[in-house]
Amino acid sequence: MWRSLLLRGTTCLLQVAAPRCLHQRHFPPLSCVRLLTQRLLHRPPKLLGKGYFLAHSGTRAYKKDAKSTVEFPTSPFTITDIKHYLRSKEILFHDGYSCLHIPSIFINPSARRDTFSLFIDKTTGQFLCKETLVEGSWEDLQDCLEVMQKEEQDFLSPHVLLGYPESMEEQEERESELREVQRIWSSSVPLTDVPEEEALLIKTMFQISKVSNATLKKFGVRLFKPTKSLVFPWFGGPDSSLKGVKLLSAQSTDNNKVIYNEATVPRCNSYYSLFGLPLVGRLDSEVVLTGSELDTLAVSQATGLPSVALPRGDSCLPPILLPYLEQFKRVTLWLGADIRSWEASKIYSRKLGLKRCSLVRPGECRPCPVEALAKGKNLGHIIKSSIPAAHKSIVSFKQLREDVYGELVNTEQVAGVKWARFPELNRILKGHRKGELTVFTGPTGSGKTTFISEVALDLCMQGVNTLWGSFEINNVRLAKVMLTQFAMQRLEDNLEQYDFWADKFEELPLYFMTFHGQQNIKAVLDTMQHAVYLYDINHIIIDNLQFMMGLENLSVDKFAVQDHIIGAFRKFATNSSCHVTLVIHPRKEEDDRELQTASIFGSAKASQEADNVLILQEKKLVTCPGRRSLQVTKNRFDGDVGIFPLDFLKPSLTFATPIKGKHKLRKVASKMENEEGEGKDVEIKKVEVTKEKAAKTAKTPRNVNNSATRKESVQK
Ligand SMILES: Nc1ncnc2c1ncn2[C@@H]1O[C@H](COP(=O)(O)OP(=O)(O)OP(=O)(O)O)[C@@H](O)[C@H]1O
Repeated sequence: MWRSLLLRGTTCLLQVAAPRCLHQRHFPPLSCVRLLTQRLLHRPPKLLGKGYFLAHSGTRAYKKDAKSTVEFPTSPFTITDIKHYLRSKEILFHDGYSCLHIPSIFINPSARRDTFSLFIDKTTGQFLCKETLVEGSWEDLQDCLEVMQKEEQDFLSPHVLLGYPESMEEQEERESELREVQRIWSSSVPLTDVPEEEALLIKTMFQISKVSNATLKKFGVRLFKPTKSLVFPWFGGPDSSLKGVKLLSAQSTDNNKVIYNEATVPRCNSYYSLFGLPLVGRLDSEVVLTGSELDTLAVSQATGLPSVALPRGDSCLPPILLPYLEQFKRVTLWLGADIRSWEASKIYSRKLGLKRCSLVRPGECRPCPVEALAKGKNLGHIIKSSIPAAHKSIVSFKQLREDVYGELVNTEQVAGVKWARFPELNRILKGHRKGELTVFTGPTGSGKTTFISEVALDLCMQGVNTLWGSFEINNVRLAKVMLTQFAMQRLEDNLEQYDFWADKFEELPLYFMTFHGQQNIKAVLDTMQHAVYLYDINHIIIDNLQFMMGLENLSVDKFAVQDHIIGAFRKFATNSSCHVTLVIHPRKEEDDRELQTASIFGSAKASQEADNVLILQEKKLVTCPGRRSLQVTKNRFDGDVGIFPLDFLKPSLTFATPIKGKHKLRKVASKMENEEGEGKDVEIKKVEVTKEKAAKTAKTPRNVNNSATRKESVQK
């Protein structure tokens, strides 16, 4: 059911940056495949709304067409439909773990090296020919098959598709990236060629002293001397050419821990390397999937087992990599040593097919592979004792025992990701956890979108894969707010900095649904499900429920409809291990009354289903915007509730907790400039210092001195 649901929502997502079609760099964008096939077939495009075409084809025009609103496809398909279609065309297929395998239609049958080299993702219908690297949607594939049949051909040459070049800009970008890859690769040296003393230092720095030169050589690890970074190559494609590089640097901290930093060329959202893959034999049936290149070195050396590393560790498993893992009957996931990697391995095993997966549970005696090697542990034994991912619906405490222990010893990690900008939220909620439902409300126009945007951005900047469903304001406006919050300044006044911040912003794992206004809940849920599958989304924000439902126009029982939808989101959050934040307007309250949990529009269902209830409180003032506070009225995790004040910084659209004591009413003297010696004129006034004023003061040290002088003089 999970799969059939996913098959539907393919077209309603935008990423903040256009994910580039990596595999088919030498081929046209998929829209061109469709154009070609449609042209050949002389028939009008099916299913194509304006935006659908772009989004469906996967990628390239997003940057320029960020505003495109994409309609939900009208004819969703299931895996049964795909199989039925293939049978109707008399195409043989092999039913794999995550994909169906068919003979590639892009290779002359007489030249096929592998009989079943075209993979169709069972969940999305997306296809990839591993030999030619042509990829596309299920519809693209259908079109190609129709063309072949109509023209009575055995295969389609991928070169025919080359008639549709990339844009100049894309071509230049691709070429400059490739030059950069080559430059880094050629100016780095094999780590094994580095003089022994220097190599030892490097190995110590990266904590890989036990990794042998033979292993480093086998995997082609190099050293980029200018930054003392290790260089891991990405070889791919039919010619196993160098497609990219990952640079890893290491820095030791005071407490003897090592912090690793990595950078990739091309950038991470199009870096699809499975490090170690070229060393896997065609007949290998077992693999250990790790979260880092160093871990793969360790596993390979210690066990001799085939091992590959995911390009972005435990943050995502892009489905485009699944065809490369189809050959394995057994996949052991050993992604790291913390709760986050453990949770990720459980989620990935669903994509890979539960039955063939087993998971290494993190624990004291099971650190990450490279650490296990350094500590002289038996890695083979750890892998053998991994636990099957497929679990029964009924379990005993014996099976839960280790999970419970894990939660007890890792309380900080279990509490979730901490906010960097909202320490008070950490204090009350402890963190942001997967699988929870947060309901957020606040008076109309009080800043709900602005606040929740920053809260979500904060998490996204820490690697929480985020999907926005903004039904009220369009994505361009929302992205503008977020970019301003990201840059923490008014970019309108600093346009020369736009590209700098936009480039950094593009790197965030941030996606937007292209819905706007009233939407069918099923379409929204399908899209969410699809996004979770494609991008391993951990946090979805629905802003806001009333707009999504189009409540104004509802003639039936609004409350019943809302309850049904809230129930569906609750179920989704739990089943998909994805945090859902629902913005819900309050019912109409008297202006001067504070909101409460019961003020949330609708029945009590919202607050009952929610794990967390957050209220943006606004204290109404007649002359200026009222002061805002954030109140947590429900916290299912540990029950702590509370309220804290928020200061709004208009230029950066950010909120901050005021520095302690700053909000207290303070006595200052007026006419301070000439107060000395004129004590009789001194008049005592109450002044509330705003954050903006405080910020200005902080910027001009002279003022600070002045205020100090003032204080002194008042005290005198
Ligand atoms: N604390 C604040 N003080 C003053 N202005 C604010 C504050 N927070 C947000 N704003 C501004 O108020 C406007 C409305 O903000 P926003 O759209 O976030 O409110 P909202 O509560 O989501 O609105 P709605 O009820 O229509 O959904 C924006 O221009 C925003 O910059």
